[in-house]
Formats: sequence, structure tokens, C-alpha cells
Amino acid sequence: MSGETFPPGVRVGVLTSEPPGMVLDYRAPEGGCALGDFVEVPLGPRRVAGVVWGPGEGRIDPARLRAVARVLDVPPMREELRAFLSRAADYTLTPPALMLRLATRAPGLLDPPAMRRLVHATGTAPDRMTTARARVLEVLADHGGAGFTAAELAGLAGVGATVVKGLIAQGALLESEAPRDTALPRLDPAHAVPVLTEGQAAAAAALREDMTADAFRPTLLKGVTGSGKTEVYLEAVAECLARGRQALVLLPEIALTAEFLVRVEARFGARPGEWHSGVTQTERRRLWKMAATGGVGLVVGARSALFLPFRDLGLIVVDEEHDTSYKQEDGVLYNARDMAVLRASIAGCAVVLASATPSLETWVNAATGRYARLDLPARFGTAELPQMRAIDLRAERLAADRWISPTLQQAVTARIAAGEQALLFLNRRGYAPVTICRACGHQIGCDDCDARLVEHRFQRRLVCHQCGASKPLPDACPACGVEGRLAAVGPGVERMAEEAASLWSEARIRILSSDLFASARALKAEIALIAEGGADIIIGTQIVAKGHNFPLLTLVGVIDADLGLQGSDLRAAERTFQLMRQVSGRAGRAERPGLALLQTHQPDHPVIRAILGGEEDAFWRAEADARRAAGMPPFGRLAGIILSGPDLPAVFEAGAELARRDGPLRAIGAQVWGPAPAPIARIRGRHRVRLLVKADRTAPLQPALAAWAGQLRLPATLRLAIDIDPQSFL
Ligand SMILES: Nc1ncnc2c1ncn2[C@@H]1O[C@H](COP(=O)(O)OP(=O)(O)OP(=O)(O)O)[C@@H](O)[C@H]1O
Ligand SMILES: [Zn+2]
Repeated sequence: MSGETFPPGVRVGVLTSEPPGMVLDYRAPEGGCALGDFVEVPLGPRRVAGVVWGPGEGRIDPARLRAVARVLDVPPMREELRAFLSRAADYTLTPPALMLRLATRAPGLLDPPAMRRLVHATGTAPDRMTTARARVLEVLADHGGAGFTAAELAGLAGVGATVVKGLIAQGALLESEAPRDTALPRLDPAHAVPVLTEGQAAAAAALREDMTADAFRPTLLKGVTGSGKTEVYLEAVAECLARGRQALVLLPEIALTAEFLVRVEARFGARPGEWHSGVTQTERRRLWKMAATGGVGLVVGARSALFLPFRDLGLIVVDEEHDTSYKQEDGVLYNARDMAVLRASIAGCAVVLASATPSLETWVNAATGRYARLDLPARFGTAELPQMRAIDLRAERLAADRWISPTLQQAVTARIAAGEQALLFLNRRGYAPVTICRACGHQIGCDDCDARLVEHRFQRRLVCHQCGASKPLPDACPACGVEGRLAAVGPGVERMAEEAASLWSEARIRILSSDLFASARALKAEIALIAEGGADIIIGTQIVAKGHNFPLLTLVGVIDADLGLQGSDLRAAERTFQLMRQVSGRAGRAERPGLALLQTHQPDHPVIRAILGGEEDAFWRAEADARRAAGMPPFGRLAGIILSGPDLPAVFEAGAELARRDGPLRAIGAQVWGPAPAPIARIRGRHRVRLLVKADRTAPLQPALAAWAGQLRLPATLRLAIDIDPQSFL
């Protein structure tokens, strides 16, 4: 869309990501400026960057109006992204300045396109060849003629800078100017087109068709684990790229990107752009710029990739769309899956939500026809879905502090004997969730949080899973001082590994738990090692449930299938169903058939039966009916309000006042519950109190919430956070 322009001297509104964080009026600079231009403006004594957001609002007296200092030499922010940021800010009740910050989070974005001097080989041999000179030329040859700065080249060759200088002087190397940020290699949609099964081909054709529509097209791609969802949506990516447009694939976990990158390279002959916390700042800046200029076709990233300034976005894929890690739980509270749909609707492009176990929200959207739905009901090739059975723990003999039942033990032993892998799944990090003093009964808790400390035996520490604080395992009870009576209660994955080692002393046992790996790279390496057969038994937390392919894995044993059903969480049933089906789906993905065994004390629980029976649509219908009857999401809407502060009575009083002054909410027919102490009543020394607001699906919830919360003048020590569509109720 062509931007509105503002002649010199005219009032314009500029949004900056700095406090006070609102649109401020300035005078357009000499030469004028246009909507979306990145500009530098004076703010107090400083100069800060901002974006021309609209015409001035006229609040500042003309005599005090300051001028925009200059227009920056970067591509302006497009109308589509500005609209997205505004709408996302309104939806999440976040100040637009914070949204702008999400969209400009890489260093040096606003520097002018910089050049740097790169060295290339000319093919001319130097007068005299030395070993050092030969090494330099070898490095260049090894890298297929890529250019390096003189310093990089000297570093790679392990020689002094003078060697490179000498080669330049001799004409063997040539130094010339090149842009600092360069386009990524092109992906070729025709590079290695897969042969799809009939079902896959039909789904791929439907998605390709969506790409030709050039319009907002949301689709649920529902396929059982191992059915080839990735294969299918990559065809939509191919179509998008063939049309010269850009595609974005969101993944819930960095650990998944390694496998994904390899698949993209095999399919398209080159790697996509990568955007997540493991990417260097230099690469981030490059990717941001290339997104804006069209120098990247496909970006794979974590949720914040949604805020990249794509020049021509044609497709967004949200893989494993049910994954709760799409919800950002601190800072700006947003759900990347929902925001992806919002961005696609504004960009007028296709969005594919892929999952074997979609969220109820998405399932309902597909059932009501708001989203199209494509199904892949069978696994690819000869692979069958795993058989699923319950192990009734009430009928098993288990010693104290033992969690692997004889039935599960036998099954694992059989798999190891057959040269296959078994996965023992327990969604609990660490060694034991509770440390108790056998002398006085005291349970060791965090000093700053209302949480028990979790023993991590590898680190020899007790760790708070709320705030991350940790301390060494004490010898004496901190409450009664008695020594040697502290005992670990309950299992974590580390303790399971100990039990497994005692049962299968010859087996190679590996633990997959996010806290055991110092870097994303180390975790990726471990996953690759397991995939290649470097383990007999894998003990894992929910990190293993997500989209990994372990071809030798044929048995999944769930240590405690009841774990997730205990809470009163609105989504307890849904989450348990998703997690159990996903983790079971890791078994039997290649030729050999898979089996999943769920240890449970309640094999007749409706959710456990639904998991075992695999009657998914019946499960979703029952869940949907229950939520509809209760007016719960997605049939009604919720907002969580969390008040926190150092002084409990003050926090409670603020909550009570909010509850009393509920006029703006009553006006839209919404109800308020609370205040009540949050289930985790203290984090990092701050007391936490929650309120919950429930409204009809169509009620204008956000403006009412803004008006409601706006009545309160909070003291500086109190914080109020509003969580729209909360996923966590802690
Ligand atoms: N048409 C095909 N040709 C060759 N290989 C295929 C094809 N379809 C699927 N596969 C292979 O089958 C396996 C499963 O496919 P894929 O990972 O795409 O499934 P998925 O539905 O995304 O699985 P999950 O939901 O469990 O992550 C992969 O190893 C993939 O390469
Ligand atoms: Zn803590």
C-alpha cells in the first residue's frame, strides 16, 4: 500500500519504543516524511528511533513542537505490519510501544546499509609462495570462493594480517566493497519434489489452491503422528516461494529446528532463515533486513518471528499448533498461534495450523467452518499407529520408591533384547519434586516463592522451578537442624534414570530434559545421537513429546498418566489427551510396530479411556460440550488479572477494590471472580493475587477491561498484569 506523505513542517505522530511509549507529535522534517518511515526524533535530551504512525494528534502546543531529526535509510514499516502491531496491542492490552519493541528487536537495525571490504582470490599466483600464503589461498578455495574480510581470512588461515596484505599487494587477492547484510541463498521449489501418497497429495493440492487465492485462508491440517504433515505443508511453502512470496514456519521448540532445517535443505536445496534465541545478533540483523527487502524466502522461527517485517508474506505455518509454549507467559502476554491467525488475516494470506492433537479452540473453529480442515488419517508408508494399553497400577506390585511396574519392566526388557529403543516418559524435571525432613516433617521451600524446591542430583542442588534460585543440598534440616534425615519424595526423570540403571545395568540410558543441556546445540546433538541409535532407554520430560523422529523407538512407557489430571485447570483433560497421544506417537514411526503403555491408577477415567480408545472426535465433542455448557473458552472468554507486590494486604486491598468497582465489566455482561491468592501465592518475594473475568464470546472484553483497570491508581510497588485468554492459572 502506498504510504501517506507529510510535507515539511506538517504535524506527524511518531511511535517510539521508549518511555513514555505513546504516539507523540513532531513536525515533519525538511524533505518531508511518509507513513511507516523509520525516523529519529528528539525525546527530552536524547534522540531515539521511532516510526511515523499517522497524522499528528494536535495535543502539543505548536510552539513546543519539535521537528523529526531525520528519516532513516531503512525500508519503511509496511501498513500491514503497523496494522498488525496496533491490533495485537489492542487485543492483548499492551502499550503499542512494547509491540514496536518486539518488532525491532535486533541491534543495528536502523543503521544505514553498511558496506564492508571483502577479499577474493584473483587466480594470479604470488611471486613467491610461502606455506602461510598457501594456507590463505587454500582457505578461500575450501569455501568455494566466498569472500571474507581480511581479518576473518587471516583468522581462518591462522596467519598474521601482514600475510593477507602481502597477497593483496601482489595481486593474488583483491579487496572490494560488498554489502554487510546479504540475501540468503534462494530456495528452489522444484529441487526435490517428494512423491506424495494419495491422501497427502490431496491435502497438498488444497493448500496450493489456497496459495493461488491470495486471501486470508485459515486451515487446520490435522494428521496423526507420522502422517507427513511436514511433508504436506512444505508443498504449500513451495507454492508460496514459486509465486515469489515469503513464508514463515513457526515451531514451538528450538530443539526441533535442527531436524527441520535438514528437511528444508533436502527439499529446497538450501537452508531457510532462522530466527530464535540461539541465533547470533549479526544473523538476526541480517534476517530482519532480508525479511524487509525480500532477501529471504522462508523463515523458520520461534514465536517472535511473527513480528518480522516481511515484504510480501504469503503463508504462515504454525506447527504443533496446540503447543502451550506458543503462549508467552512473561512480558507481553500473547499467544503466537492466535497472533499468527491475526497477522494472516491482516496480510490477507494463508495460515496453516498443523497438529495431530489440535487445541480445542482450533478444533471448534474447524468444526464451525471458520477454518478449513484437512485430515491425514494414516501414518506414512508401512508404519502403523502404536497400540495403546493401560497398566493398572492397582494390580501391580511396586516396592516403595519404585515407579516402573513389572509389566512395564518386562516390555522394556523385550525391546532392548530386540535391539530397539524404549522411552520412559515422566513430565518432571530433576531428581525428586519434594525434599522432606524425616525428623520434623518440614518440606524445603524456596525463600522467595511459594514453591517447594526440587532436587537436581546431577547439579547437587535444590532448585526453585518458579524463580530459578538454587542452593546446595543441605545436610541438616533448615527447620529443626537435625542432620542426615532429609529424604527425597516422589520421582523426577533423574530418579527414574537411577531406577532404570538398577533394572537394566547393561543398557545405555540417556535423559532428555531441558535443564540438563547448557545450550540448544548440546540438546540438538543429544537428540541426533539418540536418533542414530546411541541409546537403549530414553528417559524424558515433555521435550520428547514434540515432533522428534526416533526410528528405533518402539515402546513408550508413561510412568504416571494421571499426573496432569490432578489439577483443576480448565484444560487438564485436553492437555493430558494431547500429551499422551503425542508422546505415544513417538513409538513405531519406522518399520517396526510401536506400543504405548500408560501406567495409571484410574484406567476407567473418561480421559484415559479416550486416550486409549483413540476416538478423537468423540473426545473433542465431549470436551466441547462441557465447555459450552460452562460458557468456557472457546465458547466464552476469560481474562486473568494478576496483582503482585511485596506487601500482601496492599495487594489484596487493590484486588478487592477492583472487584467492588466492576461497573465497566457489568456493562458488557461480564462476571468477576476473586480476588483470591494465586495457586503460586508468592514468586520472587512478590505476593500474588488473582481475579478472573468471564464474558460472552462476542462481548467487547478488552475496552471494558481497560476501563475497569484504569479506575485504579496503583502504588508504584504494585503491578497489574492482564492475561487475555489465559492458558495458565497459576
Ligand atoms: N511422501 C513421503 N515420502 C517420503 N517420506 C515421507 C513422506 N511422507 C512422510 N514421510 C516420512 O515419514 C516421516 C513422518 O513424516 P512427518 O514428520 O512429515 O510427519 P508429521 O505428521 O509431521 O509427524 P508428527 O506430527 O509426529 O511430527 C518422516 O520421516 C517423513 O520424511
Ligand atoms: Zn523461587
